[in-house]
Amino acid sequence: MIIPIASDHAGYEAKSIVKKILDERDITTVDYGTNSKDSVDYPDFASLVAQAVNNGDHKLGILICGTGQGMCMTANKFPRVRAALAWNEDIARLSREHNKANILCLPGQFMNEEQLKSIIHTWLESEFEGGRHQRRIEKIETSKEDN
Ligand SMILES: O=C(CO)[C@H](O)[C@H](O)[C@H](O)COP(=O)(O)O
Repeated sequence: MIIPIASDHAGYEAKSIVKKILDERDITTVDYGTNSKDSVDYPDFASLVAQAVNNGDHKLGILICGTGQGMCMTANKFPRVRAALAWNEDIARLSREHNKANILCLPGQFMNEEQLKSIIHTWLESEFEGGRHQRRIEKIETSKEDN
């Protein structure tokens, strides 16, 4: 399996840990940056992973910024992306089981290695339950603003 990942400056350190965690699971990462702690704009990096998932190049992706929020907001602009911000195992599990999340967004500044590991393992091992949740995720795609 190959997983594209990206972070901004605030998620840079956590990204290195995430790469190690994925490597230990024999998962190859495609690292879209950023490559240092120099200040950058998170949408520039979120878009690269979101695009790769949106166009079907990759099934799953991982994005990290300080809070995870900006990465998640940007990724969810892409129509076939369901990005979920997860800060504990239950949220991570439910984002797969109920929401079929295809991008995991992590708050790098608020996670230690153990937390990152447990969230990532849980997210990767959880499966979409389908059923009533299938109907709901279809409605996400067709939802639009009333004109
Ligand atoms: O969490 C973030 C966006 O959701 C970013 O990673 C930044 O930490 C946050 O926007 C703060 O930006 P700063 O330039 O590092 O102060």
